[in-house]
Amino acid sequence: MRDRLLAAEKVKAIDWRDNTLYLLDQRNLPFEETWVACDSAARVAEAIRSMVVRGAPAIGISAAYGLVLAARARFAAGGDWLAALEADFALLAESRPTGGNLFWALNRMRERLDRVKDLAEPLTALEAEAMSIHESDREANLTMAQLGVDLIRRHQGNPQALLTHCNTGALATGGFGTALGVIRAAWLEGMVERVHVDETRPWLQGSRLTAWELASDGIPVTLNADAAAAHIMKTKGVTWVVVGADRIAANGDVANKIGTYQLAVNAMHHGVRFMVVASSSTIDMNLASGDDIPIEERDAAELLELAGKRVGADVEVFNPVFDVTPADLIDAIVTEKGVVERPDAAKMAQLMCRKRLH
Ligand SMILES: CSC[C@@H](O)[C@@H](O)C(=O)COP(=O)(O)O
Repeated sequence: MRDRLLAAEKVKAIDWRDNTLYLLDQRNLPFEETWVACDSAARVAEAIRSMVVRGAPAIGISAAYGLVLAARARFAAGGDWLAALEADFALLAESRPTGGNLFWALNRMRERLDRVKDLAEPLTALEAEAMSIHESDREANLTMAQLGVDLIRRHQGNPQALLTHCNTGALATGGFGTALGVIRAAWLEGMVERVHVDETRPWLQGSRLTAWELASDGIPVTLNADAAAAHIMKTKGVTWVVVGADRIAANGDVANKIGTYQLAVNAMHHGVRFMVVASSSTIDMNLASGDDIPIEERDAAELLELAGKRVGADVEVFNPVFDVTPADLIDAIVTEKGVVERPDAAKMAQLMCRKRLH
């Protein structure tokens, strides 16, 4: 299946070339395909904050390249460049708070830096580390796609209707996608009749990005308002909800795009299975439970305005952009190290001791 998945890779959102990070500007999709060139850590941090690039894995990869840009600039400036680089680590780490891949990628860059900082030329090694983070995410996507398909096949006949939330495809990752990777692979295997896509208010990752990715692949897709999800589970024969994750705690609680938690509650009520697909770089074993995951709150304008036009009344706004789904509502967490069914702390600890399967 791997070769078929590789052949199906089309969209690319992150491009590192000529010492510059090029990011496909996701704020303008699906109508305009424009790229933002980042030549400094500050520009990368701003691109993450303003959602030029989004999706936990893509944010982590971008931050790693951002650190390469920072190291180049600090090294060239001379003096105590390692001390100066700490400001860039902090700037990138502050860009978005919830996704675990950002901190994981910066930690990997720091570990590599510690090993090479005394070399006459440490920059090549840092660039190689960022490229390896990028490539390993791509590989993890392929492995997870196969494992997710196997899981669906084990549990149910075909073809089937799936429901997804937010965007977890090529735009959100370094490769084929996490949850959307599983869905795209299941389609290639002839296992999908239709994919129901939540619009994903307020930023519309579902209607603008996921619907676009699925339609470009020729996959039958139906867009729905987030509030229609329970009704769809009840009436449209949905067998699996398949979503990604921004951070997974040590007990298997999952932070993902706001609205995921209510999908899981509804899935349990309707006997629909609930699958989370995320690489091990999203799992944060330092956080005992989902209560410890910081939840990003974004600007009130995201709710009060539509396409730049004011639509909401002048009231206080609460705009958390992620929520936490408790582990006991999750049927399976699919990672590149394997699948954890009915996750709990002991199973997550066992998973993290395993090697990657690719
Ligand atoms: C492979 S992407 C997984 C998650 O990052 C995704 O589901 C999500 O919630 C993205 O949120 P976003 O705010 O668009 O960055």
